[in-house]
Amino acid sequence: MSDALVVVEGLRKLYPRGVEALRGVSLEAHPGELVAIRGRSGSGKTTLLNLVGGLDSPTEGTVVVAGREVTSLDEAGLLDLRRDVIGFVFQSFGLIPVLSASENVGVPMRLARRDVAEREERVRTLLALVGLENHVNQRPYELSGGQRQRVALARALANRPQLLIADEPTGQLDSQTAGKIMELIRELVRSEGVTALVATHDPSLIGLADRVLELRDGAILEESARMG
Ligand SMILES: Nc1ncnc2c1ncn2[C@@H]1O[C@H](COP(=O)(O)OP(=O)(O)OP(=O)(O)O)[C@@H](O)[C@H]1O
Repeated sequence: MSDALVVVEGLRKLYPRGVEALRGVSLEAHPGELVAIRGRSGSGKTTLLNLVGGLDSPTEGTVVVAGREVTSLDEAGLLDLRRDVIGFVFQSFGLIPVLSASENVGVPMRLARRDVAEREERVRTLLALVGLENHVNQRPYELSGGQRQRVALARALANRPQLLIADEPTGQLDSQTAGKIMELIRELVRSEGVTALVATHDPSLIGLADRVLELRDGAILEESARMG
């Protein structure tokens, strides 16, 4: 058996009106690996990440994450998977506007019914890890874009997921801020021992990734060598 954390086999996705967004994609990601997925707009990156994370279902093919066959889980199984196994980060941050930074980070732990002391400790640790120890009580609108994405990263890691899925995490950031967020992702993948799949156009992450997969028109085009 493979020791891969993520095993994707023969994934096809047909959207209505005949758009074939993925045309038989297979890939593996191993524990602790940072895998960048690049490809121009419309190449299928978001579709692929949504299928791996159980946010959508494929037309054909299978996805296994941490030994769970995502593509055959029912709604309850998908909820457990998204709460316990996978952390998500999106381009648009997705923070809850009325909650402070620390409350946003605490949400997944509330959903997982972690006790208050454990939750508060983990929130403090994570906000320090992303460099926001002095911003814990600020709401999203009082934070910069880069700071918002730091909160989103801390939230994604709250329940110690085995897999981090990030879809264009720097898409709304200027290039300097983007570079810092990418370095932070690299550090967090190391310090938290998480596996990450990151869709990006950003050259700064491509250089930091262990592996780079290129999607073109719904198929994986090339896999560049591990960068060490
Ligand atoms: N819900 C949908 N219904 C129909 N077609 C869709 C839908 N979502 C995506 N597509 C199409 O599927 C293809 C792949 O889209 P996808 O969003 O996965 O690409 P992407 O590489 O993430 O693009 P971007 O970098 O612009 O986010 C595109 O041709 C897109 O127009």
